Amino acid sequence: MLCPSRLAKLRPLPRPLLAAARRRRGVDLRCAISSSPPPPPPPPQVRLRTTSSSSTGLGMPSVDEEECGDFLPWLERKAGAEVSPFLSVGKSAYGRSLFASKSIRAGDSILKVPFNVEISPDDLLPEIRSCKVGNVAKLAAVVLKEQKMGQDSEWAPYIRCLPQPEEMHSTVFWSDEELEMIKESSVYQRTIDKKVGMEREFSVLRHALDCHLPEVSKDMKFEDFMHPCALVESRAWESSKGYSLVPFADFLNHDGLAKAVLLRDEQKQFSEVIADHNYAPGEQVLISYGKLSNAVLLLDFGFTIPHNIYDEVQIQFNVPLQDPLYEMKLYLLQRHCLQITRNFGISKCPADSFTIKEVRSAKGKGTGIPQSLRASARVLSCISLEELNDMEEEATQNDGRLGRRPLKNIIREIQAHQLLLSCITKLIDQYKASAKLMKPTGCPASKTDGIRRLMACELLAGELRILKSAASWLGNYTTNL
Ligand SMILES: C[S@@+](CC[C@H](N)C(=O)[O-])C[C@H]1O[C@@H](n2cnc3c(N)ncnc32)[C@H](O)[C@@H]1O
Repeated sequence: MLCPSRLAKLRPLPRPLLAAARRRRGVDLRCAISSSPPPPPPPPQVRLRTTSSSSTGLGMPSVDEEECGDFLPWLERKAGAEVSPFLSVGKSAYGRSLFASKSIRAGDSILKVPFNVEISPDDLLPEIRSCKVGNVAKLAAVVLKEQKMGQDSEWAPYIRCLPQPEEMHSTVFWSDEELEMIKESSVYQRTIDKKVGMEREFSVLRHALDCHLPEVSKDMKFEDFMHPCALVESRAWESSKGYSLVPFADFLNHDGLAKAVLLRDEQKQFSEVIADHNYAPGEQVLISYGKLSNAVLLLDFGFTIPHNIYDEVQIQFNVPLQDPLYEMKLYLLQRHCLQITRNFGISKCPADSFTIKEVRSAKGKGTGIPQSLRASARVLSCISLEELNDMEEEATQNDGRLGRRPLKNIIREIQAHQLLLSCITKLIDQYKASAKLMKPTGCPASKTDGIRRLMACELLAGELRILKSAASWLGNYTTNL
């Protein structure tokens, strides 16, 4: 889901729907941007995959006449105002996109979509709106209703332009075999959990639709519900109404390095985007959906970015059941609010997990490895009650936080970090084994197969990079102590 900045930002759900647009505060963003020189282009290693010169270069993209030719005039009629003098809808390798139809300068307001043309759960019957399902399911129910109405829907010109299920790659659409490719990543379990949640919401909603909108629920299968859910997750913004679809703005694709976001002005009742740099006619205009890792992008939006600087890995690190000090360690860790469970070892389950980010310098500080994880390792490395008591006493005498300082016993400090290192090394081996299995053995079976393989590779490569950076830092730390 996307988070707009109030003025608002695109998450497909933190856990992104598009994060809500930012609200305009005292400073006028346009002035702020236009008074400073345009930012430099992103460094090549983190640029988004470019597709064809027509999608990102100067060559004018073909206007998407087939399904969307009538869309913008229809939207402007409905809005009663011009939505954008600068942008046109076209196609790129990222699906539908917005392109500069003339020169754009940093600071230009490139689109303004009034709230009155947003689609929100307010468009549902109160009996369905009050259903005990989440905001995604509620908005999905609106989309489902409009899809069922076909040409009779007042939103038909918009609904027609939305991607079809076969064009979507969020992992909820992946087969079991495809999911196997990413079983090392937390995305695997999160996909399973998400599908279970969707199924639960489907049955609740279905019951309400059967009662109040039987023409919508007639012959409805779970797959019919997954599609609008995935649409909402990958293109709705947080709003005062829960989540809202912002037609036209939701054709903007993501660049993790872009500064432009969707802004929401609750007072003036419109969403707006302000260009963060100059665009030549024909260039694809991109915004940021947020600082999102490939795990989030894949789960919620169905794409990945090569070398995503926001990548991270979730790991679990628990007290082994066979540890003679199991109860005491568990007690201490829980008492000091460190994440810990009663299971052994590491897993990819997001519950009770630690998030590791890239450690940028093997020699510098280990930023990227959470202090809480190192603290847990220190507790786990203790081999006597006395050591544990000393650690707790030290915490009490200082800021109350357990295991946050290096252990006075250097051997034990090394052992603690070696313990962590051995867990991470084990994960690295598992990732490498998975990556080896995925080596392409020839032409992909289909376009979808090729796309998903590439996404799986980019996800695992990113997470492996993070794990390696952590291992390298831990190796250095233990060597240099
Ligand atoms: C908010 S919509 C953007 C419009 C969309 N391309 C369409 O066809 O309607 C988000 C979706 O666009 C695609 N997308 C956005 N940014 C992308 C990127 N950098 N790389 C690949 N796909 C991207 C993904 O399919 C994502 O779920």
